[in-house]
Amino acid sequence: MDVIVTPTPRLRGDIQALSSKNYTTRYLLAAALADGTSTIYYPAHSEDSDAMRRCVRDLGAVLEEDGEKIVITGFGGKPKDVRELDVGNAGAVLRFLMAIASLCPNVTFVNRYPESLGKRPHDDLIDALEQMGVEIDHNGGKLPITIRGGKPRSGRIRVSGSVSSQYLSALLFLTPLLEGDSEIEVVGDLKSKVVVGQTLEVLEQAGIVIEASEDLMRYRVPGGQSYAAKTYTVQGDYPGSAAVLAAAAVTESDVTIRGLVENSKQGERAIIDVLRMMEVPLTHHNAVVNVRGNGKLKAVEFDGDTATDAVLAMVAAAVFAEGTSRFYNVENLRYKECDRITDYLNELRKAGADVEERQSEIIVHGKPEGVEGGVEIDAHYDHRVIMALTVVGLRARRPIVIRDAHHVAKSYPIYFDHLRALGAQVEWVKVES
Ligand SMILES: O=C(O)C1=C[C@@H](OP(=O)(O)O)[C@@H](O)[C@H](O)C1
Ligand SMILES: C=C(OP(=O)(O)O)C(=O)O
Repeated sequence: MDVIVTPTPRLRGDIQALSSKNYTTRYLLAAALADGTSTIYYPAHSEDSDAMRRCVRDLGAVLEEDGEKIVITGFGGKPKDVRELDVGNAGAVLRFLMAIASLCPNVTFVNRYPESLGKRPHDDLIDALEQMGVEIDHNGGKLPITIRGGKPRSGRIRVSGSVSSQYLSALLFLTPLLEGDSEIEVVGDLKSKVVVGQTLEVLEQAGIVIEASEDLMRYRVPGGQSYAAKTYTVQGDYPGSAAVLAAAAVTESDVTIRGLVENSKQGERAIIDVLRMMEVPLTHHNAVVNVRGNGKLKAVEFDGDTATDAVLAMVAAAVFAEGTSRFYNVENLRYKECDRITDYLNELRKAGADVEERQSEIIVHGKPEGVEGGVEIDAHYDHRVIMALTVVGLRARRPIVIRDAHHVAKSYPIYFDHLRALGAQVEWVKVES
């Protein structure tokens, strides 16, 4: 399905933030790894969170769901001997479950998105699991991947974090279940470090004890632990909301989003600070954000690694700012659903934006006068590209068509419903090919 985004000068209204994808995947996993029954209130509904639901069920968890909660009876440290898992296009779900699959004798992760997840690298996690005695068949570090585990060894594990934090998070979920103690050392750099804070928070809530160094580069994980069955409540999602907030920032608006707690460990809460730096009028109290955009924005300089999944939305806002913005330390955007530097900037240029790329930077020469639009955009299988290009389309001179916009459902299936509720002219159309 495609979406036509028609320029919309004004947005008004009040929406509830969707539930956090990253907390939902983590709580589902922690609940599945527990002996006993856990409850998760307000879990996210999206392709990625559904992928985690499907896989933990395949691994032996029992899930019952109603409109507000999931009740999960876990399989403890003993997943079922499953032969195949399908994670869809979900990177975090794949990496976390590659680690857990090493408790099983023989599991193959299939390659359902060869043009997206199928191109993403997993070598650093493969290397770490091999240090633990797990045998792995893979296609040059990529899917399909077969894990032949059983009894992974504890002890000293070195893992690189220079491509993704998800490899480290995966090991942090696995190692407490091993017989002996583990010491994990992160070598090289650790990208998206803030997300590891979310992993540690969830593990602590699940009763798992881990000693982490202050810089998050070293961990002591006692073995023989078990995950406790708990009740969890999922907070609102900053990465998805960042796109809606950017849309409000580039239009004349009075937009309220509820359910975004101020003290969240999601790095993408920085969207609030970045929009403030851009002089967008907004308030944030008691988990309610209100943006009263006047269409005027100032350029910013920002370390994008602190808010990885909100950078594309920030860049979309910067397209209309006065001056030149720079988003630095963002190289790992290249290893996401698409190359979120080269591919994304190509689509922005098509729409009329003036952008430049470096290996680890995005530079935006703002155009307060707006961009031309009137083009077809390729989604590159990437929900965040779709959301960000929609923001640009709202302030273009002519409508844009986003091809294959249904991939927005990876994290935010109701994105266009939310925008429509705020008055945006966005419309689904059937593909003619
Ligand atoms: O751990 C997680 O749930 C995630 C970590 C981040 O990935 P990287 O660590 O690869 O940057 C983030 O971009 C992704 O959406 C979710
Ligand atoms: C990169 C993302 O997710 P993942 O790595 O889990 O596929 C994302 O949600 O933007």
